[in-house]
Amino acid sequence: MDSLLKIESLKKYYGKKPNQTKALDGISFQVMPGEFLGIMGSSGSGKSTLLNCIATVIKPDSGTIELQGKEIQALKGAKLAQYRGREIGYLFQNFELLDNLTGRENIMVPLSIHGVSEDESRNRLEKLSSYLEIDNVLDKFPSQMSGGQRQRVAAARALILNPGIILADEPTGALDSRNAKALMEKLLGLNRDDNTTILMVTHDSNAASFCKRILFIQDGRIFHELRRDMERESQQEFYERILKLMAQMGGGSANVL
Ligand SMILES: Nc1ncnc2c1ncn2[C@@H]1O[C@H](COP(=O)(O)OP(=O)(O)OP(=O)(O)O)[C@@H](O)[C@H]1O
Repeated sequence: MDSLLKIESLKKYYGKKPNQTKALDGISFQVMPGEFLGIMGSSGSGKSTLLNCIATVIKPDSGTIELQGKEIQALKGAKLAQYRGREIGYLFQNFELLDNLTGRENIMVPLSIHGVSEDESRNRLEKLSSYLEIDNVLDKFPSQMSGGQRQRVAAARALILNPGIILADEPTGALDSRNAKALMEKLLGLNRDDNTTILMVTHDSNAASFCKRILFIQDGRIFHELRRDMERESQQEFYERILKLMAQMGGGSANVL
């Protein structure tokens, strides 16, 4: 099977020698269609830089990023806008909803930007809002929603255009453990039932245990990979393996969390 996303020898250094930071120091990996891939690593290890390079917010110094075989750094104009807006869906820690728009309007923002008719996406909105259990907050403003509801509205907005891949940056970071678990269960369901591909950066080992595979980054390099044996390993067992690896990494979980 061909990969959906292929990252090859990605490098991004900040500053000049001798005070240079090697935020990404030769990262290579692939994301297969339908994967749920986690990225973990201590603070400053390069996770956000990596996501920002994929999102085309940061330009890497060298290396390539291909989505479905197309080098994204070569994209310009309408093709770049299409990539940023339609091929990738973003889910951030702090929801990033617009305060003066209702839940429904927030979810519809990408549709109006990309000129998709409301009719065309009405079915998808209905399906997503029922699946994400946000029907009853569609007409509320973000300030009138709970944190969990805001994040599920943000998830609907990320998914409304049916992007090829969801980039999630600490999606559970601002949620309590109950809401975090509820969100992860929804993301897992979308991955399992709709084959939605998810690339998620997280500090949270509970959230990471929902992934099928986790890459561990340190000093801008991948230094370990954990793959869940979906046939034989329960999520709890995978979670315990994640904790064990973090403890072995030295400094225990404090180093990663
Ligand atoms: N604009 C910048 N200028 C200089 N150094 C930077 C810049 N952005 C990031 N860095 C450095 O690059 C390294 C990687 O940063 P990055 O934000 O990717 O880490 P991270 O793993 O996402 O961290 P965290 O988990 O704390 O968000 C860090 O050492 C950081 O200080």
